Amino acid sequence: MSQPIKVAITGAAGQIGYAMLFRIASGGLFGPDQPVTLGLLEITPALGALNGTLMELEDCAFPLLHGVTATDQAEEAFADADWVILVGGLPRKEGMSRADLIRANGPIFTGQGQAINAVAPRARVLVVANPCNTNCLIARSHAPNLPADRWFAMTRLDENRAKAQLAAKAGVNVGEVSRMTIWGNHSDTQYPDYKNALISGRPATEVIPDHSWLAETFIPTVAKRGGAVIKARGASSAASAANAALDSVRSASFPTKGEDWHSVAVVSDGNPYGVPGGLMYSFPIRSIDGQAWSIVPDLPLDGDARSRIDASARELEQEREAVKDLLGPAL
Ligand SMILES: NC(=O)C1=CN([C@@H]2O[C@H](COP(=O)(O)OP(=O)(O)OC[C@H]3O[C@@H](n4cnc5c(N)ncnc54)[C@H](O)[C@@H]3O)[C@@H](O)[C@H]2O)C=CC1
Ligand SMILES: O=C([O-])CC(=O)C(=O)O
Repeated sequence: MSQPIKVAITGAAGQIGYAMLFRIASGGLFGPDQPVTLGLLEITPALGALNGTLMELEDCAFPLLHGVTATDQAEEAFADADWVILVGGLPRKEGMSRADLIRANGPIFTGQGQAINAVAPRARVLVVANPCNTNCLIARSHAPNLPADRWFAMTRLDENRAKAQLAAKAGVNVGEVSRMTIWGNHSDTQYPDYKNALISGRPATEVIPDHSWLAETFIPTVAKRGGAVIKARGASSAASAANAALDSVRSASFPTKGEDWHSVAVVSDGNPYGVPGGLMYSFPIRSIDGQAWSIVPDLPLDGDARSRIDASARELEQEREAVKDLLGPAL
């Protein structure tokens, strides 16, 4: 059996944490032959609730779970982690935008970025807590020891939502939808790019001839789905967010199969789509060998796509401006 992979998770007593831990510990992330250890971080008042979750993890008797640390000290939770999943932070309530969380959640990521920098030299980091692109930017800016290609912010839930909507409209299984790009910010300005998506190997725009549905219903349905879930359940998406976090880590950890790609926000260097350098921006990504990745180049983008892509970049520049006092030296 191979060495355990260590996954550190913040906000572990929260609703996404609860939906995620048991799947990771049972082998649902890295497969049935790969042991894992968990480093769980919570704020001090939530340690009691986290202890209850630990009791339940123990009671599951997962053979692949080779150790758990639960703590309110970031350096202890993150020590030697292979993956750090930053979930801890406030969720939004009905009527708020994700950017409204920026001043409440942003400061969390200064100290957590520093802790990763100090104790987790080989870590890759996925930020889930909102606004996730800009929280990731903050954490990265405090971690000069970690290369830029180790930082990810989660837009996979948007990708999965987009695939589900296209599959339902086309009347096919969701597994038939591929090449689904979410461009930009995990916010209402994201661009779910149906024009480059495939359904059963054919352009989605051929399989779904109702182009006004694609432009006028599909895009806002995907972009506003998080808000719709909050309205319906009175709390933000949890199981689907945990599922998307696992999908994101898995896609980064194994080579991409065939001609497909996945969506995740990575650091832009300006190429190949002219998105301003330094922003955490969601692109079509292919994993090369389970470590390195590349942005899929040369996708055709018409004028409408281009203006949506630029608008989301402008929003991320505004978010960066709103947290400039929180940014560290590593950008
Ligand atoms: N990127 C995405 O697609 C999605 C992002 N989210 C975001 O994920 C975050 C978590 O959501 P939920 O689990 O539903 O919230 P929750 O409120 O159920 O849990 C959050 C947990 O984080 C903990 N926490 C707060 N500050 C912390 C800190 N400094 N260090 C460690 N833990 C800390 C809290 O004690 C709480 O247990 C929210 O910001 C939410 O908006 C939610 C769904 C999808
Ligand atoms: O909408 C929210 O606030 C939670 C979230 O990010 C999502 O469900 O996509």
